[in-house]
Amino acid sequence: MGKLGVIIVAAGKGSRMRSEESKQYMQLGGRPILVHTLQLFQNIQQIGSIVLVVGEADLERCSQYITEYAFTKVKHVLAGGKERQDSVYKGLGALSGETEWVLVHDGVRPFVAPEQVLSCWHKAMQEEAAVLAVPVKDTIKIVDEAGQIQSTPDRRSLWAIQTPQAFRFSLLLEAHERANVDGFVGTDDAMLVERMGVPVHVVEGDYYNIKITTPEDLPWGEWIAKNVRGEKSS
Ligand SMILES: Nc1ccn([C@@H]2O[C@H](COP(=O)(O)OP(=O)(O)OP(=O)(O)O)[C@@H](O)[C@H]2O)c(=O)n1
Ligand SMILES: C[C@](O)(CO)[C@H](O)COP(=O)(O)O
Repeated sequence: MGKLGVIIVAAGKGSRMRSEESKQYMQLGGRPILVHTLQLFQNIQQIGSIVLVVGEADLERCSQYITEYAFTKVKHVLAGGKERQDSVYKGLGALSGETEWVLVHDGVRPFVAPEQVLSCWHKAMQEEAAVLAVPVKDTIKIVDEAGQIQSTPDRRSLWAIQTPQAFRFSLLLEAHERANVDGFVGTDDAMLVERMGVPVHVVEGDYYNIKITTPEDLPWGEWIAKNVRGEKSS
C-alpha cells in the first residue's frame, strides 16, 4: 500500500479574517482551529507521519500543542514561506525519503470527514493525483474589470476545490520544483501537477469541509463542530 505522510500548512497570516490573532489559533468549540485539524489526522490510523508548517513566531506554541495534545504522528514542526506554495515545498523537504504518498491539507479546514480523506488517498493510489471537491451551487460569472459580465461557464463543469489533495510524493515534488524554476505560483497543489499535463482526479466531498477564511465562517464552523462532526467543547 505504501507509506502515507501529511503536510498541514498553517503558516498563513489570515488577512481576510481581519483579526488580531491568526485564524488558525482562534478558538472553536474550546480549542484552537489548528488543534482540531491535527486531531483529525492524528486519529486516522493509515497516516504514518505529519509535518506541520507554521509561522516562524508560532513554532514554540505549536510544539507545545504537540506535547499537550499528544500528537505523536507530528514528526516535524517547521517555519513556512511567503506563499502557501512555499510552505508546502518546505513540508515536502521534511518528508523527503519518508513516504510514497503525500496529502496536503490546510490547517484551517478542521472538518474534513476521515472517510473522505481516505477516499482521496485511494483515488490517488489508482490515478497518482486526486483532490476533494464539491459541485458549485451558484451560477458563476466571469466579470471584467469594469464590472461587466463576460460569460457564464456551464455550472455542470465547475467544482469548488478543497483539501486534502493527494499525490504520489515524487510527482508532487517534481511539480513544485518545476513551478519554482518557472516562477509559477498557484493557489493549490493540483495546479502545479495540472501544468505538467498529468491528470488530477476529483473525489466528491461534502460542503462541511469549509476553509475558515472570513469572519462569517466562524459561527458556521462552531455549528458544524457541534452538529455535524459531533465534537464536544473542552
Ligand atoms: N504563506 C502561507 C500562506 C498560507 N498558508 C496556509 O494555507 C492555508 C490556506 O490558505 P488561506 O486560507 O488563504 O490562509 P491565509 O493565507 O492565512 O489567509 P489570507 O489569504 O486571508 O491571508 C492556511 O491553512 C494557511 O495557514 C501557509 O501555510 N503559508
Ligand atoms: C488549497 C485551497 O484550499 C483549495 O481550495 C485553496 O486554493 C487555498 O487558496 P487560498 O487562495 O489561499 O484561499
